[in-house]
Amino acid sequence: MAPDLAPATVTPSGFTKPARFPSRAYVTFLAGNADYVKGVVGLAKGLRKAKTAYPLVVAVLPDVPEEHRRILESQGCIVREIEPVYPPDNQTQFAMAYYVINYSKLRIWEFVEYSKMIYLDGDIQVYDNIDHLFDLPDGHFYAVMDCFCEKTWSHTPQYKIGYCQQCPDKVKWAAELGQSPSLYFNAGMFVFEPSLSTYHDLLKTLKITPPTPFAEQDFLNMYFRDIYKPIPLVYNLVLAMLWRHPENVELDKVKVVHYCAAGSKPWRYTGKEENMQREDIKMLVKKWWDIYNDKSLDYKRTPTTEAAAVALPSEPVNLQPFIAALSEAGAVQFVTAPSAA
Ligand SMILES: O=c1ccn([C@@H]2O[C@H](COP(=O)(O)OP(=O)(O)O[C@H]3O[C@H](CO)[C@H](O)[C@H](O)[C@H]3O)[C@@H](O)[C@H]2O)c(=O)[nH]1
Ligand SMILES: O[C@H]1[C@H](O)[C@@H](O)[C@H](O)[C@@H](O)[C@H]1O
Ligand SMILES: [Mn+2]
Repeated sequence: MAPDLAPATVTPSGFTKPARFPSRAYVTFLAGNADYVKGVVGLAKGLRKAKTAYPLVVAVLPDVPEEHRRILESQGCIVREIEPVYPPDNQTQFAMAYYVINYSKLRIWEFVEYSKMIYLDGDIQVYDNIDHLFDLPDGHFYAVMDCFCEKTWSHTPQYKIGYCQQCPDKVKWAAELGQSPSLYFNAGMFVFEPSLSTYHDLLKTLKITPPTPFAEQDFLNMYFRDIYKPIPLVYNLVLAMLWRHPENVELDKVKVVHYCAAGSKPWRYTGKEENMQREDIKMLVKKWWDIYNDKSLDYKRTPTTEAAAVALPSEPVNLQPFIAALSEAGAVQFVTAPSAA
């Protein structure tokens, strides 16, 4: 599939977009100096294995060490620093502490160099090409419906009565609890359109919105309620689906796996937590490691990317997938400059 092309412009963030730049990209989020960088490296390699035509942008908070940024660049990622976003007036105690940093994810709406992006958590792996999701009609917010059955949901009325949108007929929504809740997505994966007006409105709205346990996930669900369109769960398999709703899962068709269940992050996996000795979990953890350890999936500077680097020495973007797609389509030919040595 050929990437869409855009004319040369200077974006509001001062980033020069060359003519015929692909205006689509994947984006993930990285905070802190711990081991989530491994997740992002794994994701970059997984996307490469799935032969995506688009780059992976990593939105990093200032606390991500220089060394981790270099690792990501050496894996072909585009590293973009973002400022943290905090919930209003130190009300952080009302959100689950672990999730508070995720409000910073809202900054990705500012990446208007791209007309469409697919957000993926760092604890996600892509096992099959999903580039076709960029072709979904504009004007909607696409994501996969969440499951309410894990203990993380125990603060909600849904959990208390045993209601889950994955099997809405098993335990019916109780009328005395009011209107049944809107469809709710997991915010570890979504398709969206960066836009400065949306970005400013998101931040303005956040200022007057009290924080809630699932932080930006609750907020995004509220904000995009009217334009949310569910997509099949093969695009974000929340692992708990395997034991909560096995009848809804066809594991061999799954394209994107989200290692969000307690104890399932492959780079921290010990097998001790509940459900972590299941054969399907062990298989999925191994599958993640196989990609992470596969040296053939490391980013390589090919003659074409080398030529692009020579032609655009200060260009901070990864042009490789774009050039590859254009070369494949016969649209351009890059010739490696002879070595000066
Ligand atoms: O120390 C950290 C913690 C988180 N992250 C980034 O933040 C993402 C979200 O954290 P988790 O994946 O650990 O969280 P969960 O998948 O359990 O959380 C889910 O709920 C969250 C609510 O805030 C978010 O919406 C998140 O995207 C969604 O998948 C990570 O993937 C990673 O990209 C880091 O970089 N460093
Ligand atoms: O974002 C959260 C998180 O990923 C939890 O681990 C999961 O149990 C929830 O369903 C989800 O909403
Ligand atoms: Mn996650």
